[in-house]
Amino acid sequence: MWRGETTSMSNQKLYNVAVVGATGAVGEQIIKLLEERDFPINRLKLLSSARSAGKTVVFKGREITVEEATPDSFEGIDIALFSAGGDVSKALAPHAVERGAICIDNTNAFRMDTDTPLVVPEVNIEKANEHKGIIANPNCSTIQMVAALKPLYDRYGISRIIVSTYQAVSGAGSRAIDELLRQTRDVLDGKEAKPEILPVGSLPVKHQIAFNAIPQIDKFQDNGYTLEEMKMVRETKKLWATIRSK
Ligand SMILES: NC(=O)C1=CN([C@@H]2O[C@H](COP(=O)(O)OP(=O)(O)OC[C@H]3O[C@@H](n4cnc5c(N)ncnc54)[C@H](OP(=O)(O)O)[C@@H]3O)[C@@H](O)[C@H]2O)C=CC1
Ligand SMILES: N[C@@H](CC(=O)OP(=O)(O)O)C(=O)O
Repeated sequence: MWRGETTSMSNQKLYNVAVVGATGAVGEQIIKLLEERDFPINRLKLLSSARSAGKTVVFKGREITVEEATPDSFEGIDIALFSAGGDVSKALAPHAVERGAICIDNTNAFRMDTDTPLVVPEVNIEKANEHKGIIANPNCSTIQMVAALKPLYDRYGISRIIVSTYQAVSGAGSRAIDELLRQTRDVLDGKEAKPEILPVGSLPVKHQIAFNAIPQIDKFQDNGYTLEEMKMVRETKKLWATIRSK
């Protein structure tokens, strides 16, 4: 399945890897981890929107220029790591698959698709082998929760899960992190803290995050739960079904 043909001096396969959303809060961490873990990379392509194209990022001491992500960006790519939001994944991952890349998607674009395995390595890594080009990972809260629950489930079984999460501002992206910093400075300087991002970019009402906790992540759904809460419910059920059917 893997297309990595190039080999290193030690005969290890090397892969052409693309990071989509490379300039974001998640993308930055992905790049850091690829470096820290010495992932066997032949060529690393860093992709963003046109806004960040031309910026440079240092990887293993070498400057890499960020490029705008387009369908042709995935020509010759073996592994594409997506974290640029669901709309970007929906628009570009099919083009990457068409060009032979395996996409690891961090967004919610394909998580509930029946054709897309939803994988947390500590829980159901074997599901990854069933991919048709895209492997999704769950919402960040779901990942942490199921990783902790799996050994308990194996040993004791679980009949019900009651969940409360307390999530960092970073979950809302780099603009939200900047807003927290800006508001914190403003509050400490005795100025008004202007909220522009949280709880959800697309909603008109915004709340201050500095020195505050906002009891809402993402939009409320018709059933009264927020999308974040429903993601945890649905994704956990999908994952758990794979464990039960083992
Ligand atoms: N599964 C998980 O555990 C988690 C997944 N996520 C997912 O990752 C996504 C990114 O999160 P985060 O890094 O915090 O967000 P940020 O807002 O910090 O970063 C967004 C990134 O996406 C890029 N981007 C935006 N629009 C486009 C476009 N049209 N084409 C290509 N690239 C684009 C941005 O590039 P530019 O600099 O040009 O704007 C930037 O690199 C989230 O939307 C979410 O789907 C997030 C948290 C946890
Ligand atoms: N839970 C995160 C973000 C996240 O994980 O989003 P997604 O489900 O799109 O990966 C937040 O604080 O907003």
